[in-house]
Amino acid sequence: MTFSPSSSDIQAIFDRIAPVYDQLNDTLSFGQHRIWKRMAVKWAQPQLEDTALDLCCGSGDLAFILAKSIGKKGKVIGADFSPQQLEIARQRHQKQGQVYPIEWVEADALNLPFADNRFDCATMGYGLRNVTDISACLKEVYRVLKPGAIASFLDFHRPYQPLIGQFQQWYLDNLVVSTAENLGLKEDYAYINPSLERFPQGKEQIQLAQAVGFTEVKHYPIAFELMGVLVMKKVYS
Ligand SMILES: C/C(=C\Cc1cc(O)c2ccccc2c1O)CCC[C@H](C)CCC[C@H](C)CCCC(C)C
Ligand SMILES: C[S@@+](CC[C@H](N)C(=O)[O-])C[C@H]1O[C@@H](n2cnc3c(N)ncnc32)[C@H](O)[C@@H]1O
Repeated sequence: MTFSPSSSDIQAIFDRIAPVYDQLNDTLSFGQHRIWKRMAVKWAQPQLEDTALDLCCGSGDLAFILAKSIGKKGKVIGADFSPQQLEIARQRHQKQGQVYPIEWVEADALNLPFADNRFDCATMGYGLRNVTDISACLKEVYRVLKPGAIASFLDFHRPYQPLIGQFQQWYLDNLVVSTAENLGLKEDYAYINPSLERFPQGKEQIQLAQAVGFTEVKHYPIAFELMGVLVMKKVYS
């Protein structure tokens, strides 16, 4: 049976796990995911007073990192189609005193409610592997970026080295899923593995980005090649 969850299946997963998502990410990655996210934001090269988009923002981790780089005169939009994830993001923003201007928008990454050429930079953390149409998502991101803007997308992929791939599979099956099972979320976290099976590795991600118009595209494997950052520059309008 082929693995192809619908958009509403995926939205339901992230709605369900929203209350424990941040804590589980910290526990399951020993806090390392914060480093990986900071690397992804750095590669987007946010500047002071930029208008930035964090797509598939979830509970807002990358949006908060972006906001600190762009400052109080900039603007960050965090967009996600999970109402429960956005609720967590809003609560965190309130708890921080809403120091930085971040707007939380419920939106589908495959049909963004933003004008062409709007954003100076964009990030996406662990989102591209979860959308149902990667090319359509890349096309939308290309459309809303200004010429000269950079998008930086962080996600897992199947490592090229078989041993590291076996470690990733073991870690997901034995640590991630069993930890989630204790919280009644076994199926939701078990979804990660098959999502990796259908997700392209770096070389193909580059080709998909070039196919929608990005001309300067690089993919940087990180964390022992367990994941990577796809960095794309929109040169022409
Ligand atoms: C922030 C992280 C994962 C985000 C994430 C992405 C998804 O697609 C999900 C789908 C369904 C449920 C949850 C998620 C989800 O949380 C990375 C940290 C959490 C990871 C689940 C931990 C796994 C990390 C590597 C496989 C192994 C790292 C080992 C290293 C020694 C720390
Ligand atoms: C693994 S979470 C990542 C959250 C956050 N970027 C982070 O790094 O922690 C994936 C997010 O993508 C969102 N998502 C998946 N498909 C989407 C789509 N088509 N449109 C908008 N959001 C989507 C989910 O709701 C979820 O919040």
